[in-house]
Formats: sequence, C-alpha cells, structure tokens
Amino acid sequence: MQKRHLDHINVPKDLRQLSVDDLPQLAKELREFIINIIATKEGHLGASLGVVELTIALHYVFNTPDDILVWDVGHQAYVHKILTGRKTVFDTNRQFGGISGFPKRSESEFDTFGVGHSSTSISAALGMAIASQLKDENKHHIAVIGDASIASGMAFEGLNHAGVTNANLLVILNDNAIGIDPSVGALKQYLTNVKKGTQKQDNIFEALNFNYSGPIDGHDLPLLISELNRLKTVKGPKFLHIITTKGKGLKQAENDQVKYHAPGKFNAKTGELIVKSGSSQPPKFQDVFGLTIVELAKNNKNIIGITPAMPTGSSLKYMMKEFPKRAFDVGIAEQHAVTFAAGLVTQGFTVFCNIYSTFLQRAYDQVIHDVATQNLPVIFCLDRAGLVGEDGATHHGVFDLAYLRCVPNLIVFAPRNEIELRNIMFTAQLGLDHPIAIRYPRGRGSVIDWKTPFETLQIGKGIQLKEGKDVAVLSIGSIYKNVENAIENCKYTGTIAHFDMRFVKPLDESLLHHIFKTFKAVITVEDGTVVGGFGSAVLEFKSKYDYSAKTEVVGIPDEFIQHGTVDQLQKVSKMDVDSLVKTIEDLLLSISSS
Ligand SMILES: Cc1ncc(C[n+]2csc(CCOP(=O)(O)OP(=O)(O)O)c2C)c(N)n1
Ligand SMILES: CC(=O)[C@@H](O)[C@H](O)COP(=O)(O)O
Ligand SMILES: [Mg+2]
Repeated sequence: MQKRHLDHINVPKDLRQLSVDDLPQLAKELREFIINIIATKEGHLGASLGVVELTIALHYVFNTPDDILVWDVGHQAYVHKILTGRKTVFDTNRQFGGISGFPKRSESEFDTFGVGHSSTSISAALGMAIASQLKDENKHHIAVIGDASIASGMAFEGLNHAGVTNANLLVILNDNAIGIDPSVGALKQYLTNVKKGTQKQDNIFEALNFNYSGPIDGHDLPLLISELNRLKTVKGPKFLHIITTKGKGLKQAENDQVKYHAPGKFNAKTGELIVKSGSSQPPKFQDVFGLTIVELAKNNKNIIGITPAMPTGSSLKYMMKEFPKRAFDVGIAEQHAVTFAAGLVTQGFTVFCNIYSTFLQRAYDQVIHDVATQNLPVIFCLDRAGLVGEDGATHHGVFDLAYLRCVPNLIVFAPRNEIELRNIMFTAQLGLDHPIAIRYPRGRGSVIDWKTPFETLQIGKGIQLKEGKDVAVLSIGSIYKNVENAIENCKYTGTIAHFDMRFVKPLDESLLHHIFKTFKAVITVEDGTVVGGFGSAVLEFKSKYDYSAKTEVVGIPDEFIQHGTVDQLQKVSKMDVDSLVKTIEDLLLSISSS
C-alpha cells in the first residue's frame, strides 16, 4: 500500500520534509480528506478544492507563520487549516464548539487575520508589510484573493495604496472566473482577455506598479513552487495571477460550481447531493423574495432588482432570468449597490436592493448619506438577518436593527412570516415616502401556503396575536414563532398577551401606550443585539412617557456569537423556547409577589 503523506503532516514544518515529487500525492490525499468530511459535516467545498496545490505550495515555500499569509474571505482555507495543526479537529469545522469555518486569529498563529467578509486581504497584508518595515523585520507577506473579491472597491483601495509603497507584499489572484455565482463586470472581461492572450493594452496590475507574473496553472505544483521561489527574491509589491478550477477533483463540483460552493450533505464516493425528501415544507424566505419580485415586476414595469454578488443566495436569479434588463448583479460591491439603487430612484424607478444583513454593514455610509439623507425610497431587502448558524460571528445579521434604527427617514420592518414579507414588498412598490429596510432570516419560514392575495400593510402599525392580562410579550420578526411556542408552554398561558410590533421604526406608539397602560410587565424579544435594537426602542419609549411596567429585553447579548446550528445559538442567546418559558414565568412570579 502506498504511504500516506497526510498522516505524517501536522504543521508546515512536516510538509517541508517532503520532496516536490511527493506533493501531488499529498494534494490527492487532502482532497479526499476534505471531501470525506464536508460530505457529512457540510461547509464550503468548491473553493478549498480549488486551492489545494496553491496552499501546499505557499506553506512549502514560505516560512509560515513567520512569513505572513492572509486569506481573503477565508472560505477557501480548509487546506490551510488541515496543514496548520487542525487536521485532527477538522471534523468539528463549523460545528458548535468546534473550529471556525474561516481563519480566526484566536484559533491559530497561522491565521494571521480574521475573515469572512471579502476583499480585506490586500489592505490587511499591506498593513502587516508596512509594520514589518517599520520594525525592521525581513518577512514575506502574501494576500490570496479571488477574482470576484478583487473586483470590490476595498481591494482596489488596497492595490492603489500598495502600488506607491515598496512594501514586501505578494498579491496572489486565484482566478477561477467565478464567485459563488459567475463573476461579473469589466474586470472579469479583462481577466478573461489576459488568459486568452487577447489583452492588447497595458496590464492593469503593472500599471499600478506591481511586478506582475502569470497567468500560470494554479494546479501545477512544481510550476507554482518555482514561481513562488522566484518571487521571494523580488522586492516590493508583486502580483501573481494563477488560474484554477473551483471544485477541482470532484467531477460534480467542477461541473456545477454554483451548487458545490457550499453543497450541503453529499455522497463522498459518488459526489451526488443528498436531497431531503418528505412532506412539503414552508419555502425559504429568499425564495419568497425572489418569486414575489418577479410577480410584482410583471405588473410594475418600474421595478428593478439589485444584488451584490448573491443572485443565487438571494434568489434574485429568478428576476435576472425573467427580466434580464431590470435585474443587476453588480459583483461584490455593496457600497456601489446602495448608491446605484439611490441613483435609479432619483430617476423614478422602484428599486429593491437585496443585501445580506451582515454585508450591508459595509455600505452603512451609503445608506445614510446617499439614501436616507436625501429620503430616497430605496427598498432594502436584508436577507440572512438574525443568527445564520454555521458561518458564525462574521455572518450573523444581528446588528441591523440597531444600526438602522438610528437613521432618520428610514422605515425598519421585520416580517413575521412569508406572507408578511410578500405583503410588505407589495406595499413598498406601491410607493412609500421613505426608504425602507425589510429584514428577514436565513432559511425557511412557517407558512406552507404563502402565495396569498397581496394586501397593503399600514406603515408603523403592530398587531396583537394573542390576548392576555398580566404580561405582554412584544416580538419583532420571525422569532415570533419561538414566543408563540413558549407562551403555549407556560403554566399560566391565559395571562400572557403576544404582540407582533412589525415595525422597529416608526414604532407603533399608540399600541405601546395601550400596552404599558394595560400590562404589569413587558418582555421584548428580537433576534438582534440587545444594544440599541428593538428592546432599546421600547425602553426609550417607556422612559419618555414614564411608564412603570417591569420590562425585560431578550435578544442577542453584547458579544460575538460563534458558530453552530441556529437552535444551539438561540439557546446561547436565551431565545430558544425553553429559555423564553423561563423568562416569562420568572417575570410572572416576580410581579405576582411584588
Ligand atoms: C463583503 C462580502 N460580500 C459578499 C460575500 C459573500 N461571498 C462569499 S465568497 C463569495 C465569492 C468569492 O469569490 P472569489 O473571490 O472569486 O473566491 P472563490 O470562491 O472563487 O474562491 C461571496 C460573494 C462576502 N463574504 N463578503
Ligand atoms: C463565504 C460566504 O460569505 C458565503 O458563502 C456565505 O457562507 C453564504 O451564506 P448562505 O449559505 O447563507 O448563502
Ligand atoms: Mg473566484
């Protein structure tokens, strides 16, 4: 039987004992190792399979961790994790209490920079390279960035700066011509021309003062190693362009790169996806958005849809197929997406700008300066709001209620279920006087028959879901389901009322006056941070009108919640049904004894 190299490798020092001739065999073993684990544990597959050779070559040639390696996004860093001390715990990847799916400084000295959001690697590595210069250290600094991520404004800002320094920085462009969905834009066309040899004008990266080399085959280990060794001797900013195949080594992943970006469970031997069958289930919120915008766009020719690089994740792909001229994938460019939407709105269009809650953080100034200050009625649809699960701390959409609530002019709404999402989309496209942010969670809702006739929602109006007399529980968004279940499970269920406040801004003040005048105690529940969110808004109201009802705020505590299933993370945040039962019953007890 052939000797398995991977069994003897725990850290890059072990790897450096192998000969270059041994490395292709190691690449094969690494692919098998990753496929076997991700097939059952799930995670980002295609990107890591595509950089097996690159990762081996980097740790082989450079003296990591003294030489500094920064991964962009970090979803492609599984090989890096396995070769840097985490092989034996790799099966805990993205699981509760296990290692993170992204590089994380607290996890390993080889993880030089925490990532998850894209396009940060060049700036971070440049900062490290300049720091090394200032400290008189002789190190190499390498940023590995994908073709979709390098098209983002932030990456260009880093290149623009690096090009006027003599920092010892190597930027490696891992060009597989795809992000999660196919890459877009003029830069993509430029890179294609470079690869075909039809690019006649100056090389962009050389024009920015980088010493450019490539494009070379990123799966050719001896070539990669000799090129990296050569680049080690070149001073100043350098740029290596490599061509790889996303999903390399698993036929299905190479053929369907979108699906196998993060395929869920699959058969490790055949590569076939394991599709859950069984009774019909509620739709994903993203599909309610994607199918509803198509429905609305059929009758309203003014409607435009925008996504920054997430056509599949947001389901805007349906509109892109049906109305290609009115639906835009602008690439990983959240800032541009927001201001592009604002521009379209100034010209009378009705624009749905769909951005994952966590990624909108990057475009905060555009929301305030370009949209809200001018009161332009952009319709923001913020997908993946609340806890997202296994992607963890970098991806939870738990800050949006707090960071949006303080912006003047903005309406902030969270649908309780699919029907409410549909109805608020319908209401918003009829024409609002203000911009609106509609935030909804990852995954499925709670209503199977969601395609009900459209209804107009009244802006700023909450509703009562259940009668009661002592305690009022006020929820916002889809977390209402946990509240509903908790109330059903409480000992004195009849004494507990439940309200869906729907709007965090404007707050339904008349309903709140009624609640604070009627109930002895109030509990607010949100799947967002307790600092400055919905509960804070209710506390501000209570303080302003000097109400005395005992009030408790339930939500995400003031800390970064890590990775795990949503159920596990809700427990951590005391938002699961059992914890809610306890909170409600404790409060009932305290008011009955006071
Ligand atoms: C700011 C931001 N927007 C969107 C995403 C979602 N996202 C994660 S990976 C990815 C595609 C990255 O493509 P590329 O850089 O080409 O790397 P590849 O997956 O091809 O290795 C996107 C859009 C993100 N992580 N960060
Ligand atoms: C790495 C990254 O940012 C994306 O791949 C993200 O994990 C997508 O999340 P969804 O699976 O919720 O679309
Ligand atoms: Mg790519």
